[in-house]
Amino acid sequence: MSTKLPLAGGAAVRRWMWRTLLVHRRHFAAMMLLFGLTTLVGLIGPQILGSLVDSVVTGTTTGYVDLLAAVFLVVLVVQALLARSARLRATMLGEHLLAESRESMVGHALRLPLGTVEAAGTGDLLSRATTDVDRLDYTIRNAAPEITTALITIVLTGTAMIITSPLLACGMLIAVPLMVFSTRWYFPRSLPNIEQIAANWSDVQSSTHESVEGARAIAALRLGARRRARNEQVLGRAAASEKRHRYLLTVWLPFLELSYVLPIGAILLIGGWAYQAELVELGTIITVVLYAQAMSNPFDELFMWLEELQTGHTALQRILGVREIPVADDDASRPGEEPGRDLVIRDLRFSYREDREILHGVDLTVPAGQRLVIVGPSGAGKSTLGRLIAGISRPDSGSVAFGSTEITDLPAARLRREVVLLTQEHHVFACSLRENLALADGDPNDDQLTDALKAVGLHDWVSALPDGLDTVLGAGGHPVPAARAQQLALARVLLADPHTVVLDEATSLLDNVTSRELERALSTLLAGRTVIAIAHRLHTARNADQVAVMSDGRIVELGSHEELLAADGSYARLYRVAQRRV
Ligand SMILES: Nc1ncnc2c1ncn2[C@@H]1O[C@H](COP(=O)(O)OP(=O)(O)OP(=O)(O)O)[C@@H](O)[C@H]1O
Repeated sequence: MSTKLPLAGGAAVRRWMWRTLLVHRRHFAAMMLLFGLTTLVGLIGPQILGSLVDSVVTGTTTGYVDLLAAVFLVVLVVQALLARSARLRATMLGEHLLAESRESMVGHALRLPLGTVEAAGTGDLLSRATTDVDRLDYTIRNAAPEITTALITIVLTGTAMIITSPLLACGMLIAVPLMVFSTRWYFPRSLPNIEQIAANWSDVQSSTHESVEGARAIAALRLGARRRARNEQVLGRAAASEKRHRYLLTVWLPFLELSYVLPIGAILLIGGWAYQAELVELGTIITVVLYAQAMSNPFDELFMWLEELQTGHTALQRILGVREIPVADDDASRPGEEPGRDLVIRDLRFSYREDREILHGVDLTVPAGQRLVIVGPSGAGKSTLGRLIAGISRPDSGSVAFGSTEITDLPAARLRREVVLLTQEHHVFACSLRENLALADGDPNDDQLTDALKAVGLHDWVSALPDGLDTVLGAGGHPVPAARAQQLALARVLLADPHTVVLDEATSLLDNVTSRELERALSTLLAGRTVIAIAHRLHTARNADQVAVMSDGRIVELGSHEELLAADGSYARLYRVAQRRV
């Protein structure tokens, strides 16, 4: 099972570029026109300087020299104004495209199956949404205008050179083999390496992100040295691919440098001979040499931006790759059968990694409105089963269905209305209490919010908040202790109003008394809904309709609390141990 997020293929990248070009064709055309004009105006300078030298050699008046100098100045001002407005357009277009690609990627990423994101590691997704979008932004904003400017400059300068003196222009030909052969050597080697660099830096980001997220666990278990070793390993890989990139550049760049200088020498040699043979004027040689020199800059720009395009291309492949991951169909309005409400699990098998199956064929039926408690030793697969019931992970084989409707066939918006998983990990978003609760579907009014908060025992806590429902919580706001966050999450579930709730140790952070109180309140509030409760505390199992005992990825006992006690199996043993502890 590949856990990496995919890369888009070359065809998908080309399709994106064409579509973007078509949609923004007017902006592109205006931007290119302005860059073209800037370049054209820039070519007038060398012509003026060439005529100045010729007229000084053949003799002229000061008035004529002053006139040429004034025209030269005007040309410079016009060129600067055109360049400014071309850059402004390029920046505006770049920002537009950047916003579009970032929004569409984040929109898609938020709809990705959680299992896919977890398997790939959030670092990869983060690096695509930040580093790669920034890289693409840089390329879009600069590469198209710079490459266009460079190409127009090269074509026009070359034409001007040929018109000025076809004989001297022949000196440029010496650059062709150097450029062609070195570039054909460089690009096929550097593109795969640039893809590798992006993947390696994404691993660095993932590893750093994990270390920061798990800082407490690392400190508690004294895993610092191991984490450092892991970080050094991924950094080492990133450094090695960067080194290879530098090496490739050190081979390619000297050939390019040579290809800019050699033509000037060639033109001077041909020019020296042609001047003696009275085939060209001195001014003509100077104009052509100035043109040749003026060409080295755009050639340099062209190659550097072609090189940069590879980075942009890789970034685009990574960004578009996220969009290629199928997301659950979100169209809640799609006509279809209402799913049944009985939970039916048949021969369910699941593994996180190919070589290690976690669930080995689970069969279970929970009629609508019943309460099932799942108990069992740590690592038995209880949470994994809970994730599959909530549609977060997809079965390898077998089925999880409401009635006859497979959970994985339900559109995402619909699935959220059918079943909600509540775990012990809760996130309090940095926004008001009202907004934190409104994250559940719908737009609950204040009375509904207050009822939900009362139901989970948060009424007193909320009354003491400085701004009531408008108090800003989370990072930078009012602190929310872990147990309160757990109660808030329960309130969200009540507001989301699903018919099936999976509680994975959802009250584990509360003390015994509060937990019992909350569980009593919840059993009234959740009455009529199907509740699958994964529990460590066995007292919760006493009031359940069914208790499932899991061991090593299988359900080994199933029945009511009394039936299982009477059977005197592993549940009875666990229960007796728990009773002795109380
Ligand atoms: N994201 C994951 N990637 C790989 N293996 C995992 C992942 N999550 C759980 N596992 C493995 O799957 C097995 C079952 O884990 P699971 O969390 O489902 O058990 P559990 O019965 O809920 O345990 P606990 O009571 O400790 O939470 C364990 O061996 C665990 O190491």
